[in-house]
Amino acid sequence: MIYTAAEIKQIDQTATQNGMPESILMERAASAIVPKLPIESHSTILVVCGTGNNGGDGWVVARELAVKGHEVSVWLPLGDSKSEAASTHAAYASSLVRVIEQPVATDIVIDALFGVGLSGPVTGKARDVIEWVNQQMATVLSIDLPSGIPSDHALEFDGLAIQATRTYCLHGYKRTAFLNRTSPYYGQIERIDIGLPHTSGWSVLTESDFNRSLLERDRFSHKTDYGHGILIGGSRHLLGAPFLGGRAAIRSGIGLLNLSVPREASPFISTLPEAMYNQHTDVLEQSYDAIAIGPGMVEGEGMDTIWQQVKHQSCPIIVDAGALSTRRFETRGPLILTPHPGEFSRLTNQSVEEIEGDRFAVASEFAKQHRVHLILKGTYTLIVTPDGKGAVNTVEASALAKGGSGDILTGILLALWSRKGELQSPSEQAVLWHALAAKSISRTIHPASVLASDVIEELGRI
Ligand SMILES: NC(=O)C1=CN([C@@H]2O[C@H](COP(=O)(O)OP(=O)(O)OC[C@H]3O[C@@H](n4cnc5c(N)ncnc54)[C@H](O)[C@@H]3O)[C@@H](O)[C@H]2O)[C@H](O)CC1
Ligand SMILES: [K+]
Repeated sequence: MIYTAAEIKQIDQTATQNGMPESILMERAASAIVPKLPIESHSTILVVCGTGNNGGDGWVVARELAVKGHEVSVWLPLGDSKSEAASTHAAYASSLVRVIEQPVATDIVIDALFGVGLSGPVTGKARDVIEWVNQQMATVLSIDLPSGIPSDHALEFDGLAIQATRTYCLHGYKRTAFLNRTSPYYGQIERIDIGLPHTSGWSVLTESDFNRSLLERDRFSHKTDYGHGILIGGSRHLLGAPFLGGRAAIRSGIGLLNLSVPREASPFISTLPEAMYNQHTDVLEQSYDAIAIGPGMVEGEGMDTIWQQVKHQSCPIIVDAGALSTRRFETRGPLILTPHPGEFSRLTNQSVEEIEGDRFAVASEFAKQHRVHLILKGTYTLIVTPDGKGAVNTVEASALAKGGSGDILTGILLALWSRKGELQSPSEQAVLWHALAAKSISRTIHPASVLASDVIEELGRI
């Protein structure tokens, strides 16, 4: 459940038009947030309210805390509320709390300065307010967004925002919670339901979304029930990648695996005797349930000839690493592309900064335009379907920041896409499995020391 600022405003407006006033939404937000606040009975609290509806949420939170007996001060550094709903709440709440002119140091700061109404970098006095809050030793709890953080993208973000300890995201998460440049400001994130309908095209994947039945085997099943895939990879000087991908595919339960490797890879074949082998020059059979192409490959070395055969297959085709090219978008079956930001930059002609600053929009547009499944890798990998909708993986695993990780993901994808459409969201499951295995092995081996092969061995242990 991830929303843009425009979507939130639309949902809000529809609710208001249908008889659910903003003032009630603020009540709902506050009554859901207050019980979750990590506040001790003796904590001193400062609520910093802006002039919009985010400030209105702040006023109701301040009121509720005061009613519970906490010592609450409200600071209005930008002046009185401009919104009607917020002003109504401010009028009553100000009779219960202390409204102060000069900020004071407290144990807790509640940040209700800006929410989704912020446009562009913060201007004026609010800059000093944000700097003041960031100098405090207090626990900083932000409502909806850490003030100063834009909702949708980080393209114009100048680095000035409140550094929250925790952020309570109203209705849904905002995209910037999952961008490298802005996510650290959020601290821990928590979604707060305020009773509005959910219409988001983006979901958030956590550990609980992993389908553990992937690891089960039916007692009467046969190898053909789990799919037959081929992984085409390797080049004269990059010979390890297809073996990593192939081993990962087998560890991910594929029934039968062919590995197509260059002649120079022959000495390594004995390291993975479970696979069947082809050479790149062999004619491709028609009987695969899925094909993966690219790990360790380079342009030239027969790539075009191989692709001519691959593209006529009607099964799902996973294109990774060296095979990623705008010249290879035409396929008969589903096409799954797995670029990291550098590779995606080449596919889109956009800079890595433009991609990383606005991942959701760039990825969604691209998937729709080319009708592809896109896996845009990163700390928060995006998994996008050809309709432009998608999911973000939030299982973080720094051990994956290492050569070979992409090859493993391609192998897992091959295994799951080989299961003949039997699995829901094979790409999402593959990304989750990959991250969970890396996270799991990082508990016994330091992430810096984890080998790609260790992640593969962990696939069956999570
Ligand atoms: N559906 C929901 O989720 C609900 C969310 N609510 C809360 O309302 C805010 C959004 O409120 P809004 O009034 O639209 O805007 P803000 O409070 O975020 O701030 C607007 C305020 O900021 C000024 N401003 C804009 N850009 C800048 C800038 N670059 N520099 C300085 N100042 C700027 C602008 O002039 C306005 O005065 C949402 O986040 C939730 O917290 C509601 O409670 C209802 C339901
Ligand atoms: K805020």
